[in-house]
Amino acid sequence: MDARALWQRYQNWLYFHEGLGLYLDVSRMRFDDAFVESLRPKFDKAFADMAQLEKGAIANPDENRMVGHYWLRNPDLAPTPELTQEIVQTLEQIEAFAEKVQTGAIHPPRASRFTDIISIGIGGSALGPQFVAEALALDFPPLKIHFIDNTDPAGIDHLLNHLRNNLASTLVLVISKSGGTPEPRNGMIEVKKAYAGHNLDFAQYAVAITSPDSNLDKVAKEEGWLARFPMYDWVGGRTSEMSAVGLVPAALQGIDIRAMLQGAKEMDDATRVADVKTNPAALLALSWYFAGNGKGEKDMVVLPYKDSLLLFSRYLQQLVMESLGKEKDLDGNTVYQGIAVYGNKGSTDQHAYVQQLREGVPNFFATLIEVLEDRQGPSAEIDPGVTSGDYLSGFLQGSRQALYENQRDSITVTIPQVNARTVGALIALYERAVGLYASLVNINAYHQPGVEAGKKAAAGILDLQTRVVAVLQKEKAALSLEELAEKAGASDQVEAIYKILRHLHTNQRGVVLQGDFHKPSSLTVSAS
Ligand SMILES: O=P(O)(O)OC[C@H]1O[C@H](O)[C@H](O)[C@@H](O)[C@@H]1O
Repeated sequence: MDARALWQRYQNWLYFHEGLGLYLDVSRMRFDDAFVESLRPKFDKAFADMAQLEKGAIANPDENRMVGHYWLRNPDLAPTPELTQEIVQTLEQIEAFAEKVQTGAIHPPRASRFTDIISIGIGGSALGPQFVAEALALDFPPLKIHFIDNTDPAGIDHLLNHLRNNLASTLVLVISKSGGTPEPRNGMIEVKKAYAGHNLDFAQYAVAITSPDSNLDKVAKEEGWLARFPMYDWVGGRTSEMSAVGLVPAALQGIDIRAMLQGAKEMDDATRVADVKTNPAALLALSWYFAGNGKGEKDMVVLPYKDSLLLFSRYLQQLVMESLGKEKDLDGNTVYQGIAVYGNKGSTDQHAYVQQLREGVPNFFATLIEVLEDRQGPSAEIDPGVTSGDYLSGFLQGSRQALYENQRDSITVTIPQVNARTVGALIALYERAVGLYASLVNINAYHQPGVEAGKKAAAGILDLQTRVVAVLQKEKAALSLEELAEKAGASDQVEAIYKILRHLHTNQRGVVLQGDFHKPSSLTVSAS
């Protein structure tokens, strides 16, 4: 297509949201009108499915749950007055709490203000708060946030050492919808011990964000934690940024949560329109379907040209891959659906993997995120008449063009500025696109059955460890791995036992391995 025809195609397909100043350009996805027409029946169904979901239908059949994240930014849409009231009240409680913490009305026992936050959570209970903190945190926030999003002891130590002198003024948010996920539970126990080590009463620093009556909620209640905020069963972890999960940490950091909700609401209104060409989420879903043949054959590479949006791709990774990555469709057919997402930021990645994008295996489509405002205030000139921001903008256009010339498709999302309203809008845009795409390919976007397999297997390993250690402690003589496995009633799990022992041995946990480490089967083991 020549330049003139492309310019025409750009204009034909350009979506612009006036209120948000947001543009979506899908002109560099090479679908034609016949393709769009062929998807019309699927889209009609997707729009109808979405309308039902918003009305409170059981959109997550496996878990028999409603899917209501859209109600969080427009509580009047909630299917019952009770739910509406609950959403409104929780929001008010969050704002009141954040204000009291920031003004010092709520303060730690030994300091006049809280200065820092440790946010403990994983998956949907971490990625939204992390993305939003990176995108929107003030240069000098009222409280500075830090995250524990794993059960890595060294990672926990690193953070606690860093905060050692500030622990007495550090608020702890424990975020877990289920209230039973091992990683945040471990993080909480470790942090609690650290507080005890500094003679600090953890309960006076701790806040729980979890489902009412979860294990975490019970602990928080019994121990009299500072505050508890509810998570609802009709909000999935990966769509929970606009619930207490995202709003509590954001409000504490001085982020305008009403503006974030407003931006999401405006985008929800725009993406409710039952017409592909004028609905930006539908345009995204259409483009994804085109790129990957409705089977996820191409990966989504997300490149925001703005440092503060660095974590958007990581946030989208969970939203898209946990929602769409499914073995079965809604009729029980094996379909192996999904779209792989990765990315970092431009122009940084131009000096890393963009080489492959331009010339290598064509197994992706790019999403470029453009921010029109370079910075607040004037820019210095780097070259005569040229600023750093001009370079960034030029690099974005350059990448888009170079990719297109080599038959690599791209989408460009443009926002005027990174602010609470546009970040809320971006989140809502992708939430809806995922929902629509899920309908197009007929899968349940709101469950995650595959995650359970790994969790169960891990629990089995920990159970095996307990059995093996119990056997070792009773034994006087050193045992071979085979002998130990047999005595532990796990003859078919020698490899797992070997790995457990090697880990315990390295960490001096009362287990000694001896022999030739090149030949694991020659090793003997005893309790030390
Ligand atoms: O918030 P939680 O209940 O602790 O869950 C945290 C995360 O863990 C799970 O394994 C799920 O796959 C995620 O969707 C979820 O966001």
